[in-house]
Amino acid sequence: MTNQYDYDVLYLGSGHGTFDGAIPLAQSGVKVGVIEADMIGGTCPNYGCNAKITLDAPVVLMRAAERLSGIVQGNLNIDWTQNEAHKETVINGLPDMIGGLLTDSGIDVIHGRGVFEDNHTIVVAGKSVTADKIVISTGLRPHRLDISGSELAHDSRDFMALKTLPQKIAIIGSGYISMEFATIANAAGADITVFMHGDRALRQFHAPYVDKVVTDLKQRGVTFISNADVTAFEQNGDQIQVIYSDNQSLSVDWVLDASGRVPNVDNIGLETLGLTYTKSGISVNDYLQTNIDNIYASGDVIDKTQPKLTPTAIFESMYLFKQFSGQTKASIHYPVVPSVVFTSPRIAQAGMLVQDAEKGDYVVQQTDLTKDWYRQVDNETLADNTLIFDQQHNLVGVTEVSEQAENVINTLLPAIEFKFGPDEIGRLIHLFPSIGMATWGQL
Ligand SMILES: Cc1cc2nc3c(=O)[nH]c(=O)nc-3n(C[C@H](O)[C@H](O)[C@H](O)COP(=O)(O)OP(=O)(O)OC[C@H]3O[C@@H](n4cnc5c(N)ncnc54)[C@H](O)[C@@H]3O)c2cc1C
Ligand SMILES: NC(=O)c1ccc[n+]([C@@H]2O[C@H](COP(=O)([O-])OP(=O)(O)OC[C@H]3O[C@@H](n4cnc5c(N)ncnc54)[C@H](O)[C@@H]3O)[C@@H](O)[C@H]2O)c1
Repeated sequence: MTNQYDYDVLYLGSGHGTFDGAIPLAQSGVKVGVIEADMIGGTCPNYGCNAKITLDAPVVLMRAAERLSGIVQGNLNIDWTQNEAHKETVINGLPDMIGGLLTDSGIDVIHGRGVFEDNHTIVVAGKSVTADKIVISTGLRPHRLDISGSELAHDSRDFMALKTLPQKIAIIGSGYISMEFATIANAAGADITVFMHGDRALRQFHAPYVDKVVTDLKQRGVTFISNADVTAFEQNGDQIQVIYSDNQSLSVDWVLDASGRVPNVDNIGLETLGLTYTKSGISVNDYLQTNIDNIYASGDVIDKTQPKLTPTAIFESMYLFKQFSGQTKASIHYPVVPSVVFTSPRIAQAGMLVQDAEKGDYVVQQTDLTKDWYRQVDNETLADNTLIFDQQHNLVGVTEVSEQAENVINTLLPAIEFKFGPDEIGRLIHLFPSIGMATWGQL
């Protein structure tokens, strides 16, 4: 590259959209800098996936014990304070660990909020830092409802830092964060009310499976209010009044605003550069290049059709590593990107969606998995999947609701991505007994 600049490649943000690719890029001899305003590693390790799944672990255990009740005896309870403390033990070392991987690879980590001065310069902590290429990987931040009293509501990061669990919680929105946190907080004993913007939760997922999860949560005491137009939050002593739809109100101890996440594109100098973005994020071409030739984007901040998830961000940062280190000149070619919502049971999917398959020439195979002997081992009572095959009987899509849905989708991914036919399927031997064998047997 060039000696004209401080760095060959400078990343704005240090999440998965950056570090998975920045580390091998630096190891290949490229001079790399990373600017981070908050915690090294970004959302996923610190206040996203890793934190959430740690808080969820006791819920999975409780559900398993519940299904085997009578065999496993005694009532289990979640001690929230211990659960939160355990989460801290598991994740607190991650920023140092990731920071160590960056610096050990020769990367300069610069702390502070970066703002573009020109297309080769970012100002951070009062200093100008220059680079040949810059990658914007600033991720998303919580959307905040623009209503009176919005400052009384909290976000997912606040929820995962709670030392004691409030008794009565209102959750606004019914997407990923709402449904996962409603599951966890309900299992830990809180009284949850979900205010739905419309009449459907988890619109990205197969509606009949979402209905099963919502029905189950209702039976466990979660209240869902559909078509709720939340208009204000008001402090009333130590309670908060949620005002919604024609002046109805609900008094709660704590409010989680889970009304979505928006791209971090504001006040970082993009307008000065004339860099193009929409309300969904930064516009890029098939090389993840913005309309300014030497500036790229990676991760959640991109305006894209692929799900804004950690594995997508990792794939993009690895693609940029290969492009910048000269290993590829090709455009990005995304594989099948699976997704899962960690409710209990989970809902997971990959490839073609059922509603699209029903409009085309596909074979849609629905299975009540509770009849499968392997699922009866731990008394699964809520387990279904739908496999979608093309006319050559190649698997093109799958969705499942069950306690093991994420493992089923992981098992089936190679068959979808690499278009396995009967020969390839017959060549693979899975461990027995295991979910891999039970799943493969469905093909
Ligand atoms: C509660 C929650 C749970 C989640 N669970 C899952 C899950 O189970 N599975 C999954 O796949 N995905 C999950 N996600 C999504 C996942 O966290 C993101 O897809 C992933 O973190 C995206 O990585 P990124 O690098 O694009 O963005 P981020 O990880 O958000 O990193 C962006 C970084 O940029 C920094 N930054 C922003 N602006 C500036 C600036 N001007 N200067 C310097 N630094 C800046 C930020 O501080 C941040 O550290 C979850 C998200 C949340 C919020
Ligand atoms: N398991 C996972 O992979 C996982 C878990 C959590 C978060 N995430 C990531 O984080 C992102 C954000 O999650 P999220 O749950 O905040 O967003 P989301 O887009 O999944 O859900 C937002 C919810 O807010 C509602 N809403 C929108 N505007 C509203 C308004 N004005 N008033 C009331 N409700 C409103 C929507 O109808 C929707 O139900 C996800 O898209 C995903 O990329 C992933």
